[in-house]
Amino acid sequence: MVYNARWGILATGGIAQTFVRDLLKDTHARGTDDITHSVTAVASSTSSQRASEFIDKLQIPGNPSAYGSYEELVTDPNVDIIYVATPHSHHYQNARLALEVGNKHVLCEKAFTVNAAQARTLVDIAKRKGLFLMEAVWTRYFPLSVQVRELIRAGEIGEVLRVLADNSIGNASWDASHRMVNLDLAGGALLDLGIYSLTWVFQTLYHTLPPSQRKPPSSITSTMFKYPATGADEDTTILLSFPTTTPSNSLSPNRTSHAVAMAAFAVDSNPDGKASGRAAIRIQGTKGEIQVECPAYRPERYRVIYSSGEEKTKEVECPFPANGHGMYWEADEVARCVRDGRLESEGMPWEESVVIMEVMDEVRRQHGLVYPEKIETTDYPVAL
Ligand SMILES: NC(=O)C1=CN([C@@H]2O[C@H](COP(=O)(O)OP(=O)(O)OC[C@H]3O[C@@H](n4cnc5c(N)ncnc54)[C@H](OP(=O)(O)O)[C@@H]3O)[C@@H](O)[C@H]2O)C=CC1
Ligand SMILES: O=C1OC[C@@H](O)[C@H](O)[C@H]1O
Repeated sequence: MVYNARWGILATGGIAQTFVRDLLKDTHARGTDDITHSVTAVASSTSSQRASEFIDKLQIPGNPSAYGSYEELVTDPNVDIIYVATPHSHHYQNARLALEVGNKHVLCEKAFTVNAAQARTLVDIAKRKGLFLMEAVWTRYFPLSVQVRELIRAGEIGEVLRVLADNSIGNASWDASHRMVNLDLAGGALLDLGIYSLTWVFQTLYHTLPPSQRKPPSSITSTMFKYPATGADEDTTILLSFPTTTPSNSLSPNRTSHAVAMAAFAVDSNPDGKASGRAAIRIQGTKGEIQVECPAYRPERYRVIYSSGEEKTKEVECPFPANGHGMYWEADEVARCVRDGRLESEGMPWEESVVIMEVMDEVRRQHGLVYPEKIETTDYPVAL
């Protein structure tokens, strides 16, 4: 039987539009036959008129409800899953509203929360209430990411000893009030862009291990430059050590694998915008290397280069069906989890979201980067 997931969209900004466009794509175009999606309600904190305009602009079928408050959305009985698409600062309060007041399943945009304490609190609530909760790290659900993880697990490039991951966008001319650099909205490169670099580090050096063998990084060091107008981080580079991915074959029992996760506004991973050939991610093993092309958040191609020189380099293209953005794969995963009564997704487990938030907490601690108390707090409800 086909399961229809009924979504409520919380906020009407840029990514909410992109997500809904993907939800409305024909599922069959990507080979999804067991799931359909419908948008049954949209809410804007600005006005119900803004929600109506969003519905009209995207031509959402089925006459969805348009609300002028998030409270009305989360208590709508025709909604199963809330998609939280507000700035980072608001994720904790908004996701908690959906879980606690609305008893709704939640897909919450990245970065999951502002800090690990908030992430742990949300997880505890979801667990206690038997509700699904996931950080919307869409890139993990691309067929490309699934293939790369499988190649690593299968030992295709041997023991992975080093990962270099860069997600830098070449735009540092934000107005001080913009969510990208505004401390009141938990702006900055680390939470906005660095989450993708860390995603690549974690999905290659951590997630590829069986859950019982996953260990948080044994060391975290970092450098940071702050955006002069606001003090948010503009350029952050993190150096991490992990236990090796295949300990049984390890070159030496105490060996560590190293990773560099970079995120910057002012420089660009791909300065002339020509993706082909430009590696955003380099996953280096004892038998070869996997290079994933720019941009780190939405790569379309990767290659496997073998050290022996005997095997020819494999070039792999992973297009986005139906001219989509690629957010539909995570939406399908959420729908399947909800249908099957699973509270978390194997691809982005709660524990891993929390460990990654802990890394970001540590990086911020190293550079005294603190957001306003009202958005760092685990108190609820707090008016933002
Ligand atoms: N997965 C991905 O590829 C991407 C994810 N993102 C993530 O999505 C989230 C939103 O980003 P984006 O859509 O670009 O942001 P926008 O600024 O375009 O939209 C954010 C929306 O949040 C709502 N909002 C509520 N309170 C506030 C407030 N105080 N200030 C600003 N907006 C507020 C508004 O909607 P309303 O008035 O309707 O309530 C606003 O339109 C972020 O967490 C970001 O990291 C962003 C881009 C890409
Ligand atoms: O999630 C994102 O991916 C694309 C980036 O351009 C954007 O800033 C970020 O929020």
